[in-house]
This record gives sequence, structure tokens and C-alpha cells, in this order.
Amino acid sequence: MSHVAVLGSGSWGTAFSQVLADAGTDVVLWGRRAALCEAIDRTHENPDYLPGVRLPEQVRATSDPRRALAGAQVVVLALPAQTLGTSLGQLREHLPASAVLLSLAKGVELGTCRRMSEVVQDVTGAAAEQVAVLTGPNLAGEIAARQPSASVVACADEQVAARLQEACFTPYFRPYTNTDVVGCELAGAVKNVIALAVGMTAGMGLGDNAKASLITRGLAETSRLGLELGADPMTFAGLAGLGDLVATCYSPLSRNRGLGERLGRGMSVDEASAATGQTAEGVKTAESVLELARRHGVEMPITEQVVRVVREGAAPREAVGALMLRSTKAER
Ligand SMILES: NC(=O)C1=CN([C@@H]2O[C@H](COP(=O)(O)OP(=O)(O)OC[C@H]3O[C@@H](n4cnc5c(N)ncnc54)[C@H](O)[C@@H]3O)[C@@H](O)[C@H]2O)C=CC1
Ligand SMILES: O=C(CO)COP(=O)(O)O
Repeated sequence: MSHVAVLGSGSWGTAFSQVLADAGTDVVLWGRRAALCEAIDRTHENPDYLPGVRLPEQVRATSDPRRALAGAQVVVLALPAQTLGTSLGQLREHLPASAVLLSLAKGVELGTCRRMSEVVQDVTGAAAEQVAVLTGPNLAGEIAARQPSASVVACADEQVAARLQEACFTPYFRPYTNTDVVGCELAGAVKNVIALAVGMTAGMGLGDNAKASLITRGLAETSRLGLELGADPMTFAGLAGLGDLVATCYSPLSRNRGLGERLGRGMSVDEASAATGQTAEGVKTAESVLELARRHGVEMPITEQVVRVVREGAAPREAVGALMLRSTKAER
């Protein structure tokens, strides 16, 4: 790959630009705010999202979409899930027709319940083989510090996934390929919801048994939904599933876990979101995942309780009680 455009100059778009540059690719990072892009271009640092991280010289930044996208062979979409469709619609006219579109967003669209690859295909008219997703245990701050991490590039076309794998393979970033786009995307989206729940238990001062129980049962309900939607069950035991779930639920760097923790300590959703300051996809995605599950007749009790807390303002302690007192059953 000689030229990749990264749309979204937040924490992950910036850190992934570094990965691509370290893998030998020229990167143009696009963001809405001209002042931030100029600062990144001039100082090789993103002061708002990754202060103190020196970006490689091959990472350029611009707020001009025409400049960012001209001649790009790959367009990386590092925008929040709930704005991806609208933003992409506005940028569509500048997208090179043959570019591969790689989504980094971990969420499900509110209202439509579309996964991000579905949004991308619908908005751009691209074929499934031209759309890929990157997901896994990839906390931006650790990757920016070049700490080791594995990841998954999923695409219906294995050769496209392999090309993308090559484009972001570095000594500290090890991507695997997968053709199960549905499973990888669902796993990445739902883990943010489960991380909110785990964060709440931390905020309430509950222990590791509670966290491990939520992680395990959270993975069970994610897999149930995935199977219903045609995913490969093995995906949920892999990096996109268990890997990302564990990283997000245990890391102090996770915005979703952190937001959950604030809720557990008694803040309202608005207060917790404002204190978090960056995108925490689980808040909105909890509602769309629950809606998706209902449409497919799948039970997702943890997601249901997270929705009660974030949308209806239920107390996290009540949500724990509701989960613990559900009717007893066989483990599945
Ligand atoms: N930060 C991380 O560690 C990781 C994040 N992700 C996912 O990547 C996606 C992006 O997240 P982050 O970069 O972390 O978020 P962030 O909150 O750090 O940055 C979001 C960026 O999108 C921009 N933005 C927001 N609305 C926009 C719009 N309408 N049009 C154009 N730009 C807009 C913001 O200005 C900001 O630059 C999310 O889906 C997240 O779940 C995935 C893996 C790791
Ligand atoms: O997706 C992530 C790690 O893989 C980042 O998680 P947060 O969005 O909760 O920070």
C-alpha cells in the first residue's frame, strides 16, 4: 500500500496512523478541525488525543477531504459508530472508487441496528469484498506507546484481508485475518456494553468474582446473538471476542469501563459521559444491540440491564440484583 487515508483524528485514528506508518505506508490523517490537523502536521503530535506521542514523519494531517482521499488505496474509518454513516455520506464524493474501506469503529447504529460494515456498504455502494473491519484488544494509548498487541482484520475476501494485514503488520502490532465479519463486528460492539457493566461493579466496590461472572456471561450472550446472525462461534473465543472483552473490561485506559465505573459511583449518564470526554460507544450501542437481539428473539440479560441504567436511569445496584435473581438455569 503506498497511500492510506485515515478519517478521524481521535485517539484510535491517530494511533493506527502510527501503526500504518511504522509498517511503511504513507498516511494522510483527516479530521474536521483545521487547527488540530495543522498542529498534527506541523508538530507531529496530536495534543488533544495523544499528547506526548511523537508521530512518524510519514503521517501527514489535513482537514481537506479532497487532499486526504486523492489516490488512497485504503480508506480507514476511525469515526464514532453513531456518526460514521453521516460523515461518510458527506465525504462520499471524494472516495476513490476502487479503495478498500476499513472500519475501526466498534458499535451498532442506533435506530437501524446496522453493523458498521453494513453502514459503509449502504452509504458508499461498495461490495462486501471491498469493506473490512479491524478489531481486537487494541487500546489506543498502549499501541501509541508501541506496546505489543494482536488484532484481527476481517473481510469477506480473504485476499483483501491479507493485503490489509500486510499494511499494518509491525513488531508491536500483529494482525490476524478472519472472514467472519459479522462475528468480529458484533464481538467488538457488544464488549463495550459488557465493559460498562463491569465498570459499574468496580465503581460499586464489588469484587473480581462479579467481574469474571459478567465477562463470561457477557461473552455467552454475545455468542448467542452472533450465532443467530450467522457468525462463526469460534470468533468469540478469539481476539475479537474474548481478547477484546478482557482488555476492555480490565484496562484503566478503557473509556467504556471508566464510564461504567463513574455510573457505579453514582454519577448520572450525562455526568459520566462528560467526565469521560471521549467516545464511549457502549452507551448508545447497548440500546441498538438490545433492539437487534429482540428482533432476533435472543435473550441478552446483561445488555438489558445496562440499557435500564443508561437509558432509564436505574441504579446499578438494582441492575445487579435483577441479574442475580433471574430464574436459575443450566449454563449455556
Ligand atoms: N481509542 C481506542 O482505544 C479504540 C477505539 N476504537 C473505536 O474507534 C472508534 C473511534 O474512537 P476513538 O478514536 O477512540 O474516539 P475519540 O473520541 O478519541 O475520537 C473521535 C474522533 O472523531 C471525531 N468526530 C466525532 N464526530 C464526528 C463527525 N460527525 N464527523 C467527523 N469527525 C467526528 C472527533 O472529533 C474525534 O476526532 C470508536 O468506534 C471506538 O470504539 C477501537 C479500538 C480502540
Ligand atoms: O476498543 C477498545 C480496546 O480494544 C477501546 O476501548 P474503549 O473505547 O472502552 O476505550
